[in-house]
Amino acid sequence: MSDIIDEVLSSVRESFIFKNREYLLPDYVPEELPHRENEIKKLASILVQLYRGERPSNTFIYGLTGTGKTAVAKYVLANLQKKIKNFDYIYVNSRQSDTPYRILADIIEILGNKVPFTGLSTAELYRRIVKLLERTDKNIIIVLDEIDALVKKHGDDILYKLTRVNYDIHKSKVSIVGITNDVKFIDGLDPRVRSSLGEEELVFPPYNADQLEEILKKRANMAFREGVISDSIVRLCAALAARDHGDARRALDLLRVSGEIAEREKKREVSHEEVEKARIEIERDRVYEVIATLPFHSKLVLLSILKGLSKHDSLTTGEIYEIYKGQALFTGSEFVTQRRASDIINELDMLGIISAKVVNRGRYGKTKEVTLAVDSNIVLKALLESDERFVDIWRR
Ligand SMILES: Nc1ncnc2c1ncn2[C@@H]1O[C@H](COP(=O)(O)OP(=O)(O)OP(=O)(O)O)[C@@H](O)[C@H]1O
Repeated sequence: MSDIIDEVLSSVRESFIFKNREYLLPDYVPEELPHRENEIKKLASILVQLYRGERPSNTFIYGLTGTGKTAVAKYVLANLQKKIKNFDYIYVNSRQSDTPYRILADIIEILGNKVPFTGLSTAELYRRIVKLLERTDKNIIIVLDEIDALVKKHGDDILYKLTRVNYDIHKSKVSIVGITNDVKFIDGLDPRVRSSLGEEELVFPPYNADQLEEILKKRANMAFREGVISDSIVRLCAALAARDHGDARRALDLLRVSGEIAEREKKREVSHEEVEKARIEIERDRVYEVIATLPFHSKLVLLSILKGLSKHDSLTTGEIYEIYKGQALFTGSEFVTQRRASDIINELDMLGIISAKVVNRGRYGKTKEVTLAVDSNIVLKALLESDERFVDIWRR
């Protein structure tokens, strides 16, 4: 057994591929952010009010995934802090630190105090924040990344409180930088929260293939050994990532996973073959993640589609609904209306998990023909592993 471990270890220890893989990980903040100069300038010119000891405007940053929103926010704050000492900032990823309690506790910590892990009311935490803010001369910037995840789970009460905290202290000191890739989310906010959070708004456009190529080249030079990655591989990864929308995270993931595959297979360079394998591996992970986090009834509709397709080449929405109702009755849960099931089918189509084509059936009118758009094994794995109720439903 230990031979296997030694072998795996040695492939990493004596890697022919990576010089420093960390430069390709998503949380690494590079020293340069090409093609984000305008965004850096805009955010820095909002936050530079800190130099005068004044509270900068609250700022909303939005744009599609992988457009550099987090990287720019961290870059600007870290670099400003090297030059201006009179402020503190706290970065909260709302998906990880996802309860209002945790966020308020983190803010208390940056203000120099500690609170127990649980046990206090959020009103008490808020009181403590106000007290600590009264005592400090510094301005505080709170970066709330993936702010939509927080609001979807807990409502916008915490945002309301945080945007109002300045009214409860003598001198305004708190600014919020909210980041989201869900543009629709902003429209759903309480208008008072929206107007105070969005005193300034920054929109990040996606990168194009040429821009991605330049970004990748810089990171690849730092991460890979010489001769491992050719220009054509960098171009391929950039082009693949630009196909959907210019997502730098996806481009970097492609490069990293291609390198990991080459390392596992003891190759000395990355070829098109590894990039293709990486693309499939990443897509598989994405599909798995999307399915595993669907709500229960969307999963049940998907399972019904999977069951139906084990007997037929395609299914109509009516057929899916009948199978779905049977499954729901079996689980003893209520079932959603046919209209809602239709919406779920459209959502699954938009997520790229199924394909629903409208067909005309003469006097029976129009219906949709549904087939799977991804590997059925991944769908089943994600359903069964994410909710054990599906194990019984599938066996039935
Ligand atoms: N201009 C750039 N130069 C170098 N690396 C970049 C650039 N833009 C983004 N990246 C890298 O791409 C990855 C994703 O960027 P980032 O996390 O900032 O995107 P985001 O817009 O916040 O995405 P999401 O909305 O999904 O959180 C990170 O590894 C980041 O370092």
